Amino acid sequence: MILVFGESGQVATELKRILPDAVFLSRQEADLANPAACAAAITEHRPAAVINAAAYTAVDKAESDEETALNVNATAPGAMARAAAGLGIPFVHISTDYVFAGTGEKPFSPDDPTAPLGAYGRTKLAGEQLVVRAGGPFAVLRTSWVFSAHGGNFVKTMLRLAESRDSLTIVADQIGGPTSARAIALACKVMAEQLINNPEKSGIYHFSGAPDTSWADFARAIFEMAGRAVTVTDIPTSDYPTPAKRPLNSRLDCSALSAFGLARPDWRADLAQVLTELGAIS
Ligand SMILES: NC(=O)C1=CN([C@@H]2O[C@H](COP(=O)(O)OP(=O)(O)OC[C@H]3O[C@@H](n4cnc5c(N)ncnc54)[C@H](OP(=O)(O)O)[C@@H]3O)[C@@H](O)[C@H]2O)C=CC1
Ligand SMILES: Cc1cn([C@H]2C[C@H](O)[C@@H](COP(=O)(O)OP(=O)(O)O[C@H]3O[C@@H](C)C(=O)[C@@H](O)[C@H]3O)O2)c(=O)[nH]c1=O
Ligand SMILES: [Mg+2]
Repeated sequence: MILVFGESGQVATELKRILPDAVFLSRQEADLANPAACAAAITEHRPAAVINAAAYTAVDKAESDEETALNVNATAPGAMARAAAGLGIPFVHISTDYVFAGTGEKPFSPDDPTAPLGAYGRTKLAGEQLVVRAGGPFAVLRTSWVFSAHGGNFVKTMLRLAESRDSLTIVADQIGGPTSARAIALACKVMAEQLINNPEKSGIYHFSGAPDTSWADFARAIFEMAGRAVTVTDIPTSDYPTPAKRPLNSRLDCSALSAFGLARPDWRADLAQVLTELGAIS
């Protein structure tokens, strides 16, 4: 049995579809603000592997609430990973492109230097480090720009704005890979299953949708596929002030994932599937 932390999030919802026999712990059942309780849940359930799909993902809010974000994104995953290590079972943890400063234009490799620009990225990086140091079999899967038919994400924001707007200004100088929650869920499942017999595959891996694009071009693709007449104008990040600073270069070098037989998913195909699921295209 696989134990999953998170039940209602984008990735957790997709994990539910492909892991019908897994046990999913909601915030009510295991609150990551209480790290000891989360570690105890692992010891009690005695699963074959653990996937952590819960996190504090409100990037701007984290700037003024870093203590909560640190507990949820770092202290709890650390305690959970140590509990999993104690049982000798794999711990699969999801992290983010926001651990990088985003300088340059080269895709980041898993061992490139990290330097988060904001509180969310700092807490996610701290979580990665605690998972690595827990001493058991593990995978840290860094992904980016997650979208799905469930929960909050850029695709759903764009569709909502299309109801009331016929033009939008969207940042065009942040470049990254939109990644479907469905593809991430499948990658987590594959990694958890392979790590059970192949703990030597433990490590930090990158996984993002291809091809790399800008938020502005991603928005254009959404409106085009959904048949919405919204004009998108490119703007620089400096024209879209937010509490948290975001990396300009979010390109991730995902080549190491071939160790698990995984390759970058095509976000256009996944976007078509999500828009169909949302009833935005037929
Ligand atoms: N969203 C994105 O664009 C990206 C996400 N990631 C990472 O991917 C992973 C999955 O993200 P995603 O599915 O998008 O996240 P969502 O924001 O969709 O969901 C987050 C989940 O975490 C749960 N959660 C939050 N706080 C707590 C808590 N204190 N105790 C228990 N559960 C809690 C939420 O529960 P509830 O519904 O009860 O609030 C929710 O189920 C995360 O590790 C995230 O950092 C990485 C790159 C990009
Ligand atoms: C709504 C809107 C957004 N934007 C910009 C702001 C931002 O730079 C970009 C995307 O907006 P979001 O609010 O989705 O960005 P954000 O919440 O920062 O998304 C991030 O979430 C965390 C959890 C991650 O780990 C990252 O990989 C990334 O997906 O679009 C515009 O330029 N115009 C707009 O009208
Ligand atoms: Mg449950």
